Amino acid sequence: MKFQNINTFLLVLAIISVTGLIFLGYTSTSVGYKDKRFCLNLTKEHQENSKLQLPQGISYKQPSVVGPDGKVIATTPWLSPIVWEGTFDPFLIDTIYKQQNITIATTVFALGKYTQFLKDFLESAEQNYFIGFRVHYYVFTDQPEQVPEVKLGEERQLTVLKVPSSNRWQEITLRRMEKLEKLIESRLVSEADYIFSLDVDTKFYGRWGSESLGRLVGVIHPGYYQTPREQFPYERRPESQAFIPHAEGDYYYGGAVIGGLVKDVHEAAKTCREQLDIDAAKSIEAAWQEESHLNKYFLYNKPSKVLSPEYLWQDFKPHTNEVKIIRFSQVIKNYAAVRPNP
Ligand SMILES: CC(=O)N[C@H]1[C@@H](OP(=O)(O)OP(=O)(O)OC[C@H]2O[C@@H](n3ccc(=O)[nH]c3=O)[C@H](O)[C@@H]2O)O[C@H](CO)[C@H](O)[C@@H]1O
Ligand SMILES: [Mn+2]
Repeated sequence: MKFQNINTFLLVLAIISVTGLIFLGYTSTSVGYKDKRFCLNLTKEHQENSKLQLPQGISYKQPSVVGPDGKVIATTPWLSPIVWEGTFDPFLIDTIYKQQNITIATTVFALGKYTQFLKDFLESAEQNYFIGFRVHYYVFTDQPEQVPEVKLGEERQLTVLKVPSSNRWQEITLRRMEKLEKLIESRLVSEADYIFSLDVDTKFYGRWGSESLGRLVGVIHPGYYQTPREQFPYERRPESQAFIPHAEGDYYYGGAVIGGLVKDVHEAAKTCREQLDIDAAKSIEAAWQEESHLNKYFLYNKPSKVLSPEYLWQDFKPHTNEVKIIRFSQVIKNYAAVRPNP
């Protein structure tokens, strides 16, 4: 009887313990599950907002820009959009971005004879570039008196910033990174949300709007979108900080366009400037100056949005089937006549 009582007691105790353990197990797994979901949410958000970094030396297939069927490809293999006509609704996307009340800073450099390109650049931008948005142009020049009077639309303004002249075009173009870095630090952190830095020897021929906005934005150079990457004009000397081995590369990005959130463009410009400085200290100048360093940066820090060659064409280049609309294009220039040196 006594034993029986003890047995019953032990049995009840055992049942209570097992139930308790099951309950604990259940609650802890459910807590664990919730935690995991929480982590999952965090990770997703984190991924969307954070850098898309790739370690060096990873091998993978070169992504295509145009498929074997001749159709354009609208995503990168790391799932960033490649912006082509037909992949977005201009009205819808502008309406969404207009809610955000954003300012788009746009830097452009016009030194020496390149001031002659400002008029067409600005006038065509006023017809096509971020129409209906707050745009602030920052014109860097060595001759402020040469900046033309262009009638700007509502909520659009222009600031002229004087910089020293240079007698080497290579120096002018590569120094843009440092100027961009410093302008962001001194002003743009508080004056803008997004920034684009654009070549001035260009014209807008079609809409360039909020579809181009993203955390970090690059443009596919019109001259190389069907070129095997081993033939890209990347910097190939290992001594340069811009060096990219033949087996690596996604796209050949044009130096004429760099854009994105102020913070992310700052990081890109600062890194390129630092790499340019290291090269300069060793008396090395990359094959295509800051464009080479930008290509290296974009290879290991993937853009979150890639603009198709619609956003960077060349006037002398014949139209092709895949490019349905030319939005921004390099004008034909007589290099010997406009550059300070060969
Ligand atoms: C289409 C494209 O991707 N172009 C790139 C390409 O050649 P580009 O032939 O387009 O270079 P470029 O002569 O247009 O120079 C780039 C920019 O620097 C400025 N500038 C240049 C010279 C001068 O005397 N005054 C002046 O203001 C101006 O803003 C010009 O748009 O390679 C350059 C670096 O080598 C830049 O990366 C360019 O962006
Ligand atoms: Mn140019």
